[in-house]
Amino acid sequence: MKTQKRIGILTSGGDCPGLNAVIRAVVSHATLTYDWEVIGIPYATQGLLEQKAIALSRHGLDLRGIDPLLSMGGTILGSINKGNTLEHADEIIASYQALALDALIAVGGDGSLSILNDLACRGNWQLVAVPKTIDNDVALTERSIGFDTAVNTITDALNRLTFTAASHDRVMIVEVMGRSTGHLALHAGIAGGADVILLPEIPYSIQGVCRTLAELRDRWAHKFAIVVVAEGAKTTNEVLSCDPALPSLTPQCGIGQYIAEQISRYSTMPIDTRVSVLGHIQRGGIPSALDRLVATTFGKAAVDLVAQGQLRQMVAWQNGRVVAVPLAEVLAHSPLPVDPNGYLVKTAQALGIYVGDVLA
Ligand SMILES: Nc1ncnc2c1ncn2[C@@H]1O[C@H](COP(=O)(O)OP(=O)(O)O)[C@@H](O)[C@H]1O
Ligand SMILES: O=P(O)(O)OC[C@H]1O[C@](O)(COP(=O)(O)O)[C@@H](O)[C@@H]1O
Ligand SMILES: [Mg+2]
Repeated sequence: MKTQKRIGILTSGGDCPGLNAVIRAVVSHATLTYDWEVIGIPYATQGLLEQKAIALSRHGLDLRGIDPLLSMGGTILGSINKGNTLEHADEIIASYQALALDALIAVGGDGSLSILNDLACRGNWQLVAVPKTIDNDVALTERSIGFDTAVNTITDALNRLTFTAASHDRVMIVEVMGRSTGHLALHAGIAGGADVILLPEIPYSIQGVCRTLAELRDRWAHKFAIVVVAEGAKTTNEVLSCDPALPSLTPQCGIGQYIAEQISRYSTMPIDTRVSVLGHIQRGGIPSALDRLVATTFGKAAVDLVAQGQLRQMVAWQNGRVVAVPLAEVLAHSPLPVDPNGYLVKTAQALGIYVGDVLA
């Protein structure tokens, strides 16, 4: 039996490819299967605060029947990853009632979901979460929307850089995102054939990096190399990765530039380095087939959780299936680090890739 509901959907935190595919799935399933009304809240908690609502319909964005949402990057609802949410918590909590919501589906990463979970607990909202982030650092789910596309984007960049590196016998240092975790660097580094992968979870030494580069050259006549460095990578002696005294560094200290300076300083042979910072290119592009698939199944499952009246659950990908996990448990274990003794690290090491100084 159908029960009329009015549900909200918002996207929060850093954008990523696949967000629009979730919106499409939620609107389709909620309207076609359950006959509910779906409203989009623009700019996450900011839109809630301002009590903004956009009516969403299954074919609302179509042009002559062409549905752009499945393949469109970014989010049509807009997103924020900063703000003064805490100052306005009471007003935001009250907005849920004011907008006459029966449930809210929040697509976000660990930061946003933690903020929204607090608001939901205080306001007794029916909140269902969908994990998204190119960083893949949300716990209890093997996949978050956007990660696969970002890994593909980085891998493509590594392929391109490999041939120019080989042509000039250069060491290419490629700085990638990931905040405090190295999932992006590790996955793309392995897939893109990196020689060195530096992660926040496994401290590196510049001696280890230089030793690897020397061995490539001396043992294998491999005169070029690809070094992938996660933005949060750390050294073994736990000093800050970026040395602000170095003149060429920006105040934020690009870790890629820092590694290049360190290689020049400590390598026993002359090495020509170039640095590429992939930046927000990693968040752009059309979603991969896998991200569209995950987004679509997550959107459908989130609507079903609302129908079942489940409170504060997150949809998750586990063993090839979509399951529901308690949001509080997810947040207690997020951000999820790379396992330094996990199979991906061991695979990289087995192939001779330097991944930092892992303690046995
Ligand atoms: N809706 C929001 N309102 C205010 N601040 C936010 C919001 N979403 C995220 N943030 C903040 O932005 C920063 C980045 O959060 P992050 O972990 O990247 O979010 P997410 O993982 O959801 O993308 C954190 O400091 C977090 O508290
Ligand atoms: O958009 P901004 O503020 O530059 O954020 C950059 C950060 O967002 C990310 O791209 C994605 O992180 P979230 O998914 O947690 O938002 C990080 O990898 C990066 O450190
Ligand atoms: Mg995050």
